[in-house]
Amino acid sequence: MAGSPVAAVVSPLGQSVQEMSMNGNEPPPQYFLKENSIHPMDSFLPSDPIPIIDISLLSSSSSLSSRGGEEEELQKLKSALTSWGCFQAVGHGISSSFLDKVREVGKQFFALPVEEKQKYSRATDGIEGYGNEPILSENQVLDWSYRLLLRLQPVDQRKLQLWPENPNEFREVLDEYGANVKIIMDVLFKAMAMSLNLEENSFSSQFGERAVMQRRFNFYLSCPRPDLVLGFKPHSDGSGITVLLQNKEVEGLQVFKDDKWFRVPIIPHALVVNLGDQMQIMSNGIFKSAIHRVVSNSERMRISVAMFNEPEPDKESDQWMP
Ligand SMILES: O=C(O)CCC(=O)C(=O)O
Ligand SMILES: [Fe+2]
Repeated sequence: MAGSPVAAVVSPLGQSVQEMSMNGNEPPPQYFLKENSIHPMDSFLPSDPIPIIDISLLSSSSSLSSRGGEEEELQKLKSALTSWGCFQAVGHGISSSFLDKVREVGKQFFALPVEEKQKYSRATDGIEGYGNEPILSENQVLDWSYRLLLRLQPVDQRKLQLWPENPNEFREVLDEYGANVKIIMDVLFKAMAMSLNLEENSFSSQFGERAVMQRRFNFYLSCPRPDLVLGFKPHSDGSGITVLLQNKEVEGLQVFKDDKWFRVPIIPHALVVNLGDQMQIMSNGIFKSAIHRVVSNSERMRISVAMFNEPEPDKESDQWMP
């Protein structure tokens, strides 16, 4: 994504998304998909499903020579990342009850009165905090959603004034979740390198001592026109990888492949892993970053939590040369 925000719009068109959603108001045209876009309802369940990878099999492979049964899982990982750019991760070691807790604190935060949430609002020129998407151009098609983006690492760069204190477990739960996801990311970076027959730290070493980790809560409200309005427009993540906790009941995420949009089915205890642009570059384009979008839903709200990791901003990456 290029450019800097031209305006922070809480209520660009008189009413906020939250008000329009609650009142069942027709969204204004600024939210309508461009005419040449693929219709939100034009999506498929892939006949060859989005791969499911067991992380516990990958983490046992600590060196190239000790590979055994995990070889198959490494090949599955490579194939997932070269074709889809994403997969569903199981065997990740985080309990289902803790994943529910992460979803729950997000839900509780969003249920707070608007004035309370606005205490954590994103500044006009910032990216962290609570609000709608940053507006980068006048013609931007708007997303029917709110976000809360927070930087977790490096720890000394945390803007704690933007971290909700209500519900009171929010910070603690998200800290613990961040630590758990970091472990998964470390395992994945090693496995990705090994799947390409590279030294296991080839990718992780390029992120630097002060690698960045951010998390984003996405809050998608019910929308009376899911046929015209998206919750999150098509994009690829700028991250190395993204670990995404989906809603347990409300589907919405779709991935673009072979000129079609495919639905990402809900597997309640799984985490969706999307390859981001940074890893596409570092793998010389062998791994593909996933282009994805989120459709809206006319009846139900959906919440997701994405964790992104990025190289330390000033670190130069050595692209791997085959
Ligand atoms: O809500 C989702 O399922 C996807 C969110 C997403 O793509 C993002 O936060 O970058
Ligand atoms: Fe994304």
